[in-house]
Amino acid sequence: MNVLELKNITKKYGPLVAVDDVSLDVERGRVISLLGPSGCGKTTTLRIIAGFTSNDSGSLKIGGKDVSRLKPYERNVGLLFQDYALFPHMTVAQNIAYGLRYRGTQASGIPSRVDKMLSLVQLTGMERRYPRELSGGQQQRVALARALAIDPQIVLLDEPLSALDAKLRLELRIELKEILRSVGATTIVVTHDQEEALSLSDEVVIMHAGRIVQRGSPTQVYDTPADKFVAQFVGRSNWFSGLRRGGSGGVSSYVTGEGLEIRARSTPSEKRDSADLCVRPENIEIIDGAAAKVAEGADSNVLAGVVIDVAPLGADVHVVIELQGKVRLLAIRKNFGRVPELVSGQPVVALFSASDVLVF
Ligand SMILES: Nc1ncnc2c1ncn2[C@@H]1O[C@H](COP(=O)(O)OP(=O)(O)OP(=O)(O)O)[C@@H](O)[C@H]1O
Repeated sequence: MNVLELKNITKKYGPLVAVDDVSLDVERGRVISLLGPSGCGKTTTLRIIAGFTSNDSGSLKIGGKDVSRLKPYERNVGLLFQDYALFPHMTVAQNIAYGLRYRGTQASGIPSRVDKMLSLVQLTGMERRYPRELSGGQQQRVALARALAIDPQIVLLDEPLSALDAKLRLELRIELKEILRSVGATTIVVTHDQEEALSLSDEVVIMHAGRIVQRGSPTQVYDTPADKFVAQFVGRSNWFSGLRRGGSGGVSSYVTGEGLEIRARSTPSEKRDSADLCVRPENIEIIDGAAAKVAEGADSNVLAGVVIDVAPLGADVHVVIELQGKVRLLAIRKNFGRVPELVSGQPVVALFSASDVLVF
């Protein structure tokens, strides 16, 4: 059953179309992220669902009921919004109980519900503290407890972890995921952080200029992006522009303006002579040029180059190589600790399969 149904939602600010004909159904218990560049309409969509912003057209149902005319507090929605901070003059317990009181929950039932929420976010014993007596991570957990306390039909999270430092953010991300799964909360998350969106969610909705351009599992949007925009936006990528020169056995051959030949297995949906070609950095293998005896099969790309930069980033090593003195490629290899280190100026060969080249 769909807990949330958006149909043809549009919101304009003067001539600007902030949300453009967005339709979105969300099943019970799913965690969905809205992802896209700044200004693409993510927050406006979330605010329309919450009831803070009214839509110009389209319909909005929560739990099968049209809620367009209901106030935010009448919508049975749990909110963790940036501009909806904890109440500083209330204790942790009072903050968590706030929504329950507001909704007329029987007073006798409130303490046990608050205890349950405190235990869920692992803050038992802190009920009498004030927000200023808590760390940033603890404050976010109280805010989550407050959002979940009312047993909402849908939970809306706006940049839930953005105020935290990188390490805490990662820890709390895992905790947040576990909590949302354990209570089976149907959730919509807006975040700028791609990794956060991809790791938290069952599905990702990619928005561009007010519209939904792709919806799919994190793996789908990364491995089979619907268009060039999604391919460029999600993850890192290297790009070539080429003219099709023929091909055989399901492999097309393209020649770039720099004279590089790139082979690709997939073909653009419309038959065109020119195409944009994308290869992900982790699919590029780098081999020491001096030692390279690479057999160039019809199914592979073997391109000679020179290392320009090597950045060891802990688990991964980012290597930039230059091909033909013009085109730069980023390759990401795992740091296994035993591969010989690459150095700037070293001649190398970049190797990637034709089936790893996306064609647009
Ligand atoms: N109250 C408002 N008045 C006028 N324009 C607005 C208003 N709110 C949002 N907009 C505009 O609508 C567009 C979508 O904004 P929105 O905040 O939804 O984008 P976003 O994808 O959440 O961006 P960000 O990632 O930067 O938060 C933007 O161009 C923004 O400037």
